[in-house]
Amino acid sequence: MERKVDHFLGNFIDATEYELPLKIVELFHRAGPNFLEIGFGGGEFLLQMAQNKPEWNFVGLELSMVSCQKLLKSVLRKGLKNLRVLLIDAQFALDRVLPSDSFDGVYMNFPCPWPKKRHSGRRLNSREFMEKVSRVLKPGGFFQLYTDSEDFALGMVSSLESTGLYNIGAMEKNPSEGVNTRYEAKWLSAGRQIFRLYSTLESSTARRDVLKEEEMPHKWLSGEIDMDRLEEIYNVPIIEGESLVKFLRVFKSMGEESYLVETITVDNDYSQRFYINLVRKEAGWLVQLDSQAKPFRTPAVKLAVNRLASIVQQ
Ligand SMILES: C[S@@+](CC[C@H](N)C(=O)[O-])C[C@H]1O[C@@H](n2cnc3c(N)ncnc32)[C@H](O)[C@@H]1O
Repeated sequence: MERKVDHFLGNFIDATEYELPLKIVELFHRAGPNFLEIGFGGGEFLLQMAQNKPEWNFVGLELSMVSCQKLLKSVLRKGLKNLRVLLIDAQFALDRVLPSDSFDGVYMNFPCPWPKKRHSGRRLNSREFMEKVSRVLKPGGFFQLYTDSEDFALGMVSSLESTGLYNIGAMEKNPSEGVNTRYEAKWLSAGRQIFRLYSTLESSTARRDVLKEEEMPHKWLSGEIDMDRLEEIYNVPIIEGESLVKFLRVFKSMGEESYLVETITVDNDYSQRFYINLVRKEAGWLVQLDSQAKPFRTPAVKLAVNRLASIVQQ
């Protein structure tokens, strides 16, 4: 996916290139304050903010590739240096990718309310979600929500309350100041009510620093390897804590100087499919992530590389 946006690399953050969580210096090469928008859609709000506040830094998270490309084009056209974009699921980004204690404010404008019960897992207003937001906020930092759905806003209030981490402001109905996004315009012209919720983070959560910064996952093996040992464990799940690994199959190069092992990993509920490369290097073998389909370097990915190395080592 990152290939298609390569030419915007200056503002696009390819999180697979880094150890997770990212460091603030990898997001911005200068001091903050730093702000985050979740689900920027057309990007109107971020563009406006980045232009009006050139001394502030902004990051946008979006699931949609088309939205990312559109915003990146505008960023490039306007020559903005203070706005960076991540094509990612906000749930994963907040949990594992973004640095802790880094943002002065997090904005969420008109998130999809997903009112149906069967879609409730996609709703970004659960207690768990707001705990993840608290990890990236600096103490005293704010979370601001604009929505046209009163149910969504009320759900957010009860989630914020149940975390015990936020000072929750009163819910404002039809606030005088808007955010000027496409969805705000859509709901205003449909005569819908708008709700604004502003809360500040009181204290930090135990979820902070969940990921230690570790080495790049690769292993050096001296001597020969035995790839037949993998046969017994194809498709057998290897579980360690919240990480799951499955090795699916092996592709062998001519001359048997390198192998590619197709692998699936799951961290909690975040799954990735990629290849681990084993390549002969002088008197041994290097086991490393293949550079084509690059996964995020999560604990399960590191477990996969380490486990594969120990299985094939003779
Ligand atoms: C209703 S639109 C609102 C867009 C924009 N904020 C506005 O006010 O016009 C919601 C946006 O959130 C994005 N989105 C939904 N779930 C997301 C997630 N888990 N992570 C990142 N973006 C998400 C969607 O792709 C969509 O662009």
